[in-house]
Amino acid sequence: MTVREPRAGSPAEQEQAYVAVLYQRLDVLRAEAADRRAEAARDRGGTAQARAERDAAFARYSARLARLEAAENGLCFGRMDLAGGSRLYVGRIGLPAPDGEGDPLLVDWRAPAARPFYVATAAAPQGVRRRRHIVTRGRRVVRVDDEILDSAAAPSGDGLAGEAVLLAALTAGRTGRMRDIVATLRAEQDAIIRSDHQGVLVVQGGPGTGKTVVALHRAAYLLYTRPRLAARGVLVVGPNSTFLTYIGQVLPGLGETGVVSATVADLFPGVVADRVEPAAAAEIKGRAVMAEVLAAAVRARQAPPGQGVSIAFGTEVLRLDDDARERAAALARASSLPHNRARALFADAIIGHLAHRLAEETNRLADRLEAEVADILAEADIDRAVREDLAELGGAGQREPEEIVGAEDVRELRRSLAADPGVRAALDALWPVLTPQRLLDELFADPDRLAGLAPGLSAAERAALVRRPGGWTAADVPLLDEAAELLGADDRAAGVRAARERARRVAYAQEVLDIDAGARTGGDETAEVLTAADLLDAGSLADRHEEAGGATVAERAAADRTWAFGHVIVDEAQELSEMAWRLLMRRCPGRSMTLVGDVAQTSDPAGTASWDRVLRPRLGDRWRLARLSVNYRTPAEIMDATAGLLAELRPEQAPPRPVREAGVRPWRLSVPARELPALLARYAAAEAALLEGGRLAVITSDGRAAELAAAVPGAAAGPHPDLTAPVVVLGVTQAKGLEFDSVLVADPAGILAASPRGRGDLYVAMTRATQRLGILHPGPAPAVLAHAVPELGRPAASAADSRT
Ligand SMILES: Nc1ncnc2c1ncn2[C@@H]1O[C@H](COP(=O)(O)OP(=O)(O)OP(=O)(O)O)[C@@H](O)[C@H]1O
Repeated sequence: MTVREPRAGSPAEQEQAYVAVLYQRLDVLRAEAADRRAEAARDRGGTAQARAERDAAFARYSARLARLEAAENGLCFGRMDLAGGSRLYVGRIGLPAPDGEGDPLLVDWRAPAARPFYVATAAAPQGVRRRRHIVTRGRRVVRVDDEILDSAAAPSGDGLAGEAVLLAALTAGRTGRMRDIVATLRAEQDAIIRSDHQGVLVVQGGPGTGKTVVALHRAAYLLYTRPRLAARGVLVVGPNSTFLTYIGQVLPGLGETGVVSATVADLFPGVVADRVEPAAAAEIKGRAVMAEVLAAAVRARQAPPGQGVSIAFGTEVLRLDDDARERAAALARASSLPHNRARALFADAIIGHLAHRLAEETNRLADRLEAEVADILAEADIDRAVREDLAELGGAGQREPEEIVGAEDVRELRRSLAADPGVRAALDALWPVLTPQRLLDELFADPDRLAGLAPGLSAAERAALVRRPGGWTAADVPLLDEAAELLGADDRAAGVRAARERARRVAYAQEVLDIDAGARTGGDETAEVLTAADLLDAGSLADRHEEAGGATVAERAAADRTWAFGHVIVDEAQELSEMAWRLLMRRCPGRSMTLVGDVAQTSDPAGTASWDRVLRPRLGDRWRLARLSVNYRTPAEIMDATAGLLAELRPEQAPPRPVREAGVRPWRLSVPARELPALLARYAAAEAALLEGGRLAVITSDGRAAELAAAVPGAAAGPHPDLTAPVVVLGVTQAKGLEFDSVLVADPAGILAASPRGRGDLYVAMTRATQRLGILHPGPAPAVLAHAVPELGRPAASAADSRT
């Protein structure tokens, strides 16, 4: 695309000169950061401390460079002319003056000084006389847009209204990737982003009100203003992987990398939740009662009656009575340690009991022997000297029974018992070391066990949970996490894992050294070139990487189930089940969270229709609710078409106010059921042709997505669809949080029927469009659409007929 030169002497041309200075400064800073990073890479530092400092410097300059690179597009987007006569330029990052003194060349959008750019109004100008939006393409200024906030200031600019930059952003063709909005943030959004609330902040807003984009900008703001947060990282939780791909560019684009993006299903390291299960089973697994079921399942594995009554010890068989078993279990439970860690207490108590029992028996035996010997001696006339010898060996009346098997003997007995395979097997049966996976597999595979442990569920509900082991579903992940908490770490397993992990790191380090040596010597082993391999062996390289925190915060956090994040952002938070909430609260013990969602869009049967219901039990009233009320995505015509649906869903909720009209009315068309695929292909082609490079989505029920995708030639589809493709076919669950220039909803009745929350799903599907919406319904229209959306005149009419 060619870029028109601004008019000579125009405000755009004046700004071009300043913007060029900013880019020069950016280039200088980048070159400096690159030099320092290269210097750190070259430095071979001798002591461990020097190496650690070198690695830290390398990481610091890499991060700085990434930040400076990310600022390339739209480096500067605003200017404020202040009442005192000074000016402040606002941009994606701050650029200090070259001498380090005086006013900065550019103020970071997150700095307090930049705030008036977003919130100043004519009524409350906050010391700003003029706000100038500077629109750039590449490094060229293509337009400026002025708003005069102080009537004393002379009008200026190229005549565009103050909202023009926002409207241009809103109507621009979609790309399949979410963009940042630093240049056009609105005051109500800015207030949420900069909220100084330290605890849980809930952002409720209808479709398209900017909840997602605001949450992401809040993450960037918090990382900027609370540098310590970066050390713990920020977790962004989204509803599915398609959504995470869609938003994946926003934070890196703002120069922020200390962020882990994940679905709840990704949050149990080592488990890939790709098993599919009926929605009914997932809903049951999401209920809070499952925490009780799991606690009962763990308890049932602790010294169950009937286990370990007879314990093989060498050639003997020891009997363990119920009382001793119960006492040991009570002692272990009273510690409140998780199951696997409490096992040591239980085992110790059992072994102690057995050792004492053995000692007592030995002593009793010795007593008996002694008595028998005494009787014999009394009866027989044995020589006095023999009697004295016997007495020395422990004769009658000389010692207490304990002295025969003394304290040291008991200790030795305990050691023998603890090492004995028979005793160990009995302890394993009595109090097994359990993994979360084993606990769940054994629970769900056994209807009788389930019946005993989940009396609160109906027989039908329990039957829905029964399944064979083999893979995990998304709804299993919070249960695995809950089980992991109840069980505690199994140190032995952790030790094996750590050893395996170190072996992996060493193997990798060896590969690095081999490649390095090969690269430097060109494969010539005799070449006189010093390589890293000459200085380090693979083991120390692996350790050094670990020591220096070679992994980023995000990598370490993602690999550690028990990582406590500094802040957690949850998008589409209304979809989370009770069990998922429990998992997330554990990930954020500091309870610094931003939760965004819309309780009218809930589609997951395990999700919630009330923030209060979810949060009060966990936080009391220690959470704050903020609302977003303006719809930036969906034009007025489409919002009108969804009014009936919203009224049925949430009668008390006012629809978000659209900022614009698209000039195109949504349409619907009744089609014969059998012809839906063919007609859909035809209408999709017609819509795509109208978009001139924009994006079209066909949205249908999850169950029909594959079938209808096959009918639309060239459409992206499947579990990880390419959202940048011109046409994509999605199940409604996948479409959550996304947006497209045009949307075709196929088979709305199917969406309504597929789930108890079908109306919420249809509302989601219809509100994904930024410009155009068409609906193809087999047979008559669902009642909620019949009057709300006008029907196209002719079944095979061109989509272009829908223009008003
Ligand atoms: N201030 C703004 N400037 C420019 N674009 C904006 C602004 N606010 C929101 N938008 C745009 O509006 C669209 C909707 O935003 P977003 O997806 O964050 O809404 P949402 O509330 O999460 O929607 P939903 O709940 O329907 O998924 C996005 O394209 C976003 O970039």
